[in-house]
Amino acid sequence: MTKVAAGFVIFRRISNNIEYLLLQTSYGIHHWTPPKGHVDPGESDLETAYRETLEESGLKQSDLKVYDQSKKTLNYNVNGKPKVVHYWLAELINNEATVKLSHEHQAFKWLGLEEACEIVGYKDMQGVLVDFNKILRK
Ligand SMILES: Nc1ncnc2c1ncn2[C@@H]1O[C@H](COP(=O)(O)OP(=O)(O)OP(=O)(O)OP(=O)(O)OC[C@H]2O[C@@H](n3cnc4c(N)ncnc43)[C@H](O)[C@@H]2O)[C@@H](O)[C@H]1O
Repeated sequence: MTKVAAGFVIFRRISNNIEYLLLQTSYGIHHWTPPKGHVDPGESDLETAYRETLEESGLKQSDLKVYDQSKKTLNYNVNGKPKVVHYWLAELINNEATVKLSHEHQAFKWLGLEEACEIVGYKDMQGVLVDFNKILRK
């Protein structure tokens, strides 16, 4: 059965720069990912994205402005099983908000596009970052 997850690619504006939030897992190969997680039964993808973002980064719905029309979907295999991940672009609009990690992550970084692409590693995730960045440059 396909696993479905959802999350937000969160960015902040610092002066004229755009920085993306990435979290490093405290397990496995310690990969870097935007906040996201598995969709629970009865939950919409968007509800999952808000819940997982709060759990994993401490950032609340009211801290974010979500780009409703920006949804991008990744498809890859984990341990031989298909996984689908939905992402929306979201801006951190509360300058006072701070990132608070859960036990699932050991570090976080706010990075420009180039560094963000480097650290996420996977080509399809890099494509999502590049596409979202284009929306912001329009
Ligand atoms: N190895 C591990 N050891 C112990 N506990 C573990 C574990 N993996 C998961 N868990 C547990 O699962 C929980 C996470 O659950 P959730 O929080 O619900 O799920 P998730 O964000 O989707 O996490 P996950 O890290 O599994 O997903 P990703 O697809 O990024 O990553 C899943 C795999 O896919 C790879 N991957 C990520 N993006 C990819 C892409 N674009 N293409 C191909 N592979 C990719 C990653 O490198 C990773 O290997 C954690 O609390 C932890 O307890």
